[in-house]
Amino acid sequence: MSGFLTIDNVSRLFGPNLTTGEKIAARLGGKVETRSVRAVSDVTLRVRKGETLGLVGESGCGKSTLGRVIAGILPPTSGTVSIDGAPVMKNGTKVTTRVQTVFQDPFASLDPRMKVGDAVAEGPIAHGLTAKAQARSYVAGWFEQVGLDPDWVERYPHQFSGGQRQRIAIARALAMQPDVLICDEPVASLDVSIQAQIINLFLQLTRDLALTTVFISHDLSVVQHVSDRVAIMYLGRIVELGPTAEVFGRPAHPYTAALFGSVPKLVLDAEELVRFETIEGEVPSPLSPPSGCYYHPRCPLASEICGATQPATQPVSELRSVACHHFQTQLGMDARD
Ligand SMILES: Nc1ncnc2c1ncn2[C@@H]1O[C@H](COP(=O)(O)OP(=O)(O)OP(=O)(O)O)[C@@H](O)[C@H]1O
Repeated sequence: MSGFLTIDNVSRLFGPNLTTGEKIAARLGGKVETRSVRAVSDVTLRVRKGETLGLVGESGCGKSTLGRVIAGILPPTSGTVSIDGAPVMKNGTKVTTRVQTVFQDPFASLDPRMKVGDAVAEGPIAHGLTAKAQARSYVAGWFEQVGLDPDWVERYPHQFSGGQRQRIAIARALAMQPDVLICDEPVASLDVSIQAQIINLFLQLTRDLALTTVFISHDLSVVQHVSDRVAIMYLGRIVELGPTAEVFGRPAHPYTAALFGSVPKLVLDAEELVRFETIEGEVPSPLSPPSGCYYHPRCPLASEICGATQPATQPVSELRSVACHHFQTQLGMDARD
């Protein structure tokens, strides 16, 4: 499939990265820790123009790191990200304004001493998207677009509620006239009643402005609501990718099924059923991921090959793929039963 946003073999390592407890243990053991965290591992994705791709997975699986690499905030250790054929970064530096981000905490990104209109105008002025003299009306236009009173450009961050501040953060991203928007948990810090408003705003804006969006969230219902396709991450790898309704309706990867908390039923023979309702065990440390399929120590379907060989990503259909040795077997299971 051709892509407007192209993520090719992207990996991102951090290291050596240890918790305080691990550092003490390493010191007591007389060892110097040299392992790296492989936060994102060989991720390849194609996102079509105007498409919203949801990115889900348990905490620490690499969603934010991948989002920051796509946004050009963090250089990949290897691989490339490009928009319509043009790279997002060159020599570790972001070289485009075509991708912008909206993060979880809108307050953290606003200077409390600065009028919000001035904060939003900074980027567009610096990149020649508006002249300084017209900046106020330029920003006011974006405020209107996100449902804020245009006169509020004169106000300071403390004068706004959480939902309004998130609208300002969205206006700031849009004022850069991006083609691609990376949204990292954009509603996680908001009250539930406000979340729905902001999600509907996203849906309206992505449609009206034909934005290509990567939407990162741990909230599966939010992802299901906003995404055309969904990518499931586990320990830095994409284990399943496909149209949202298909993946939610009939997960192909055992991890996806476990994550969704569905109760898939695998008929092994007429007598025997295997059910898995919750995800067994802890996510392994990315400092020492398991051999073979990273999910095999927790997987109810794991067999010898799973511990020995990393499964290749295989196409299920044009828009759908899965990385699981047991994929053929699972075609027989029905997640709705
Ligand atoms: N700056 C960093 N330095 C070292 N390790 C990091 C850094 N950022 C992330 N990591 C590690 O990379 C892995 C992936 O983290 P990341 O924040 O991308 O996951 P996530 O899926 O977004 O998690 P969450 O949902 O909790 O935000 C984790 O093991 C994390 O500890």
